[in-house]
Amino acid sequence: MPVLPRHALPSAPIGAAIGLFGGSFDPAHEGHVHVTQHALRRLQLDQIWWLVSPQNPLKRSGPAPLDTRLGQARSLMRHPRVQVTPIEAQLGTRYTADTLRALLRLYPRRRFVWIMGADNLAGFHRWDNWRVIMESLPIAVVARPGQQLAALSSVAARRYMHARLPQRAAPLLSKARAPAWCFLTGPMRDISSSGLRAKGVWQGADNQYPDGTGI
Ligand SMILES: Nc1ncnc2c1ncn2[C@@H]1O[C@H](COP(=O)(O)OP(=O)(O)OP(=O)(O)O)[C@@H](O)[C@H]1O
Ligand SMILES: O=C(O)c1ccc[n+]([C@@H]2O[C@H](COP(=O)([O-])O)[C@@H](O)[C@H]2O)c1
Repeated sequence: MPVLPRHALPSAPIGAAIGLFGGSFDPAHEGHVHVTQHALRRLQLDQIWWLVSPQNPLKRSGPAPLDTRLGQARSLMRHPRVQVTPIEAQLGTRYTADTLRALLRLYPRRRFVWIMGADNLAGFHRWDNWRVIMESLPIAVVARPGQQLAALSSVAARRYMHARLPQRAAPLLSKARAPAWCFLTGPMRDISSSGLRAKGVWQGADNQYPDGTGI
């Protein structure tokens, strides 16, 4: 996997609260947009960076090419405070723990929050160094249809039950000392990339939604 140049890494002022939203985005969809808007508002973040991952280390099949996914994600997610980035390709990292270690070193005195959907919390204990991640930065988990029980009874949720903040503390999450996490409920979007791929509306290489959006 090629390492992209680092000169175009995003910039953020000292003290900024930045949400990191990692994903395959194969393709990006309204669920991702919803999570992003919800997290921006509820967590009172200055920015959110989408980390379009070169390859999820737990997924066997390869996604569509990174450039293809980046282009489609950028055409969908347009917001002045959101940047869609290939940061992991720029850093040469694949595991989230490695990515976060690099970002925390490259961007001192910023406040990072990891953002993920409830399905990711359910399987979080399978991620490389997941406890290190939990202890490195606050985490916001956004509700996803049908995933609440699996998420809240997961190994990670039980192990870090003591570090769960109530939803009313969400605006303070970025200032909290890790481990700290918050489960954000509210309106949900029942949509997934795999569902879109199964419907055949995303083939990666000739990527087009039926309405013509895409790249
Ligand atoms: N509809 C949704 N509601 C809440 N979170 C979501 C939703 N869709 C995706 N996410 C979250 O976005 C992040 C990136 O997800 P990803 O790009 O794998 O999309 P996906 O729809 O889950 O894909 P797939 O169906 O292929 O697993 C993950 O943290 C995932 O939990
Ligand atoms: O580091 C790991 O072991 C790890 C295992 C599974 C998923 N992740 C990350 O989780 C994020 C969501 O992945 P995905 O494929 O569900 O969109 C993305 O940033 C992946 O790199 C990370």
